[in-house]
Amino acid sequence: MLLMKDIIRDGHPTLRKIAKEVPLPPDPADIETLKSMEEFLINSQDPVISDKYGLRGGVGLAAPQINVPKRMFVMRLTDEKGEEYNYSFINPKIISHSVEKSYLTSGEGCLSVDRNIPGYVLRYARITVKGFNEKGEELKLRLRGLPAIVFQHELDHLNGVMFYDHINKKNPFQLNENAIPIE
Ligand SMILES: OCN(O)CCCc1ccccc1
Ligand code: NI
Repeated sequence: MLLMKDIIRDGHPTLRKIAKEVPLPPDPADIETLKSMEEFLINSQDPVISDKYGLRGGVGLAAPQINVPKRMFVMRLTDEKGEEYNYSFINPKIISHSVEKSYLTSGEGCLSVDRNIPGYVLRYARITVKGFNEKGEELKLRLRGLPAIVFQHELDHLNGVMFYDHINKKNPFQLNENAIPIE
């Protein structure tokens, strides 16, 4: 099972690389990797297991974070309406997006960043995304709210971008007028 020691931290070169497209259909090793990442998220959200193994809770995990520079990530969360977003994405893409932006009022964090970095991370409020799941089936989703934020945070990892790259250095809490706050 994946542990925190398997997650590379800020400063490791792989976090700044462009991850490579995954050949389809995915080979068994890639499917195995995705399954282990999904299991990590499940464990990290389990009060007993996360405590026993010292896992930081996560709603997403990208392959570069376990030093696998491949274009795949897993997200696992429930939104404010109780809607579940449990997806594994291979070769994910944003195919269209709103002009409007949104942000988490709590700011963002990252399993690969061991310090709090205050500030708002402005992201597209609504996105249409596509990718393939571990069976090689094409997925096309429209996301908004927290799922849209998490998708963009994970996609950034595939392009060597960290959440704090988006924070305004001079005024970390700067907003443009029509940004939508997400509590
Ligand atoms: O890359 C995922 N990981 O670092 C876990 C944190 C995920 C995450 C946290 C805040 C906002 C969006 C996504
Ligand atoms: Ni992250």
